[in-house]
Amino acid sequence: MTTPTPDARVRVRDLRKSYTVHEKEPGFLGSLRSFVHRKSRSVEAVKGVSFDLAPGEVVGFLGPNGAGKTTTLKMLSGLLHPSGGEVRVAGSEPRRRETAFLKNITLVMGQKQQLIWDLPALDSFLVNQAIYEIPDAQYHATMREYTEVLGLEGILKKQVRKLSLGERMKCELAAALLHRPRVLFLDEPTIGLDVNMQEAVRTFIRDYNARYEATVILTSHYMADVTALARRILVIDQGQLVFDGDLARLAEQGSGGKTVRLQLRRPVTEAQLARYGSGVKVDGLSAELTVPRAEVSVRAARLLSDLDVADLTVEDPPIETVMGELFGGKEAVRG
Ligand SMILES: Nc1ncnc2c1ncn2[C@@H]1O[C@H](COP(=O)(O)OP(=O)(O)OP(=O)(O)O)[C@@H](O)[C@H]1O
Repeated sequence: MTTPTPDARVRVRDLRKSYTVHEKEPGFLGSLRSFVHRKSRSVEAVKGVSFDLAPGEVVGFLGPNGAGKTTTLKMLSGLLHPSGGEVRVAGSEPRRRETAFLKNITLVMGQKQQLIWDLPALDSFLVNQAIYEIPDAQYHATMREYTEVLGLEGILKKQVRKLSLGERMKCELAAALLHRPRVLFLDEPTIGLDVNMQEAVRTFIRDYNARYEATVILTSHYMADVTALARRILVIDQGQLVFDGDLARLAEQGSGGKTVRLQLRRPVTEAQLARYGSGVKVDGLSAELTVPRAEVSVRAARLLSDLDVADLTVEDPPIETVMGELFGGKEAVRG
């Protein structure tokens, strides 16, 4: 049972969504057969999800492919009607798509573009200014701010189709946040971007969150996005929430133990280190290995007394390792 947060900006209770999928056998005969006997089945994509998000909270929404992340975000932004349950976002019911609600939210899907392809991004911005009824003074102030933070100078007047993926994504973000929404649904906002551009997008989201106390739900296959932005993590698997808590606590759920990193003064072999733990990697005078959680202090003490160690650190395993463990063989997240 989720305890209600009195000032929740996003409130989700027992949210459900089933899709009806029509099935057809392959080939012409298959088409003919399905024309006469239409076979369909129901896919339960989201099966009773509940959580509250406070103003200014940033959560990472993780799960393997097909877990129900996009379906949930689409219901929260009012693009899909839930099959059951309750959703309130900034005091509105998303499915009604009321103006007050639309002015409070934004949905950014890294795989879909919202800018008009054949026109310069600036034209799409003006369209958004009109749609969201943004006063001129606020529009110009926001444009100045975003142009500087995102480095949009010189690209706003280029046809969108001629922009690089990174340039386009920066414009997409600026357009999606032009009306200064208080709730951001970000579905893979950094997908396909190079490392520098991913970092630029992260910094922008972090600053926006701090400046406007925006609530952010973020899905990403890049763990660096999640670890840089979110302290709280929601994990969904097969349509159900299987974890809601601290990023640090999620790391502790991994059964694999802790990662011990060593800086050595004299070289050691992998075979020598294998006596102290598993997953040994040696690279010159640096080494790392995994030791069982309960044994960390004993094994660290042994390493320090047996070897010529210059530095030793103990860390939780990378979050992608934990997700891999949580989801077994299923593809969960890429690092
Ligand atoms: N329009 C649709 N019609 C039928 N089934 C759908 C539809 N959209 C999604 N599904 C199914 O619902 C389930 C959840 O899909 P969803 O896209 O929400 O997952 P996801 O967690 O966002 O996955 P990914 O990480 O791969 O984007 C999947 O089994 C998917 O096949």
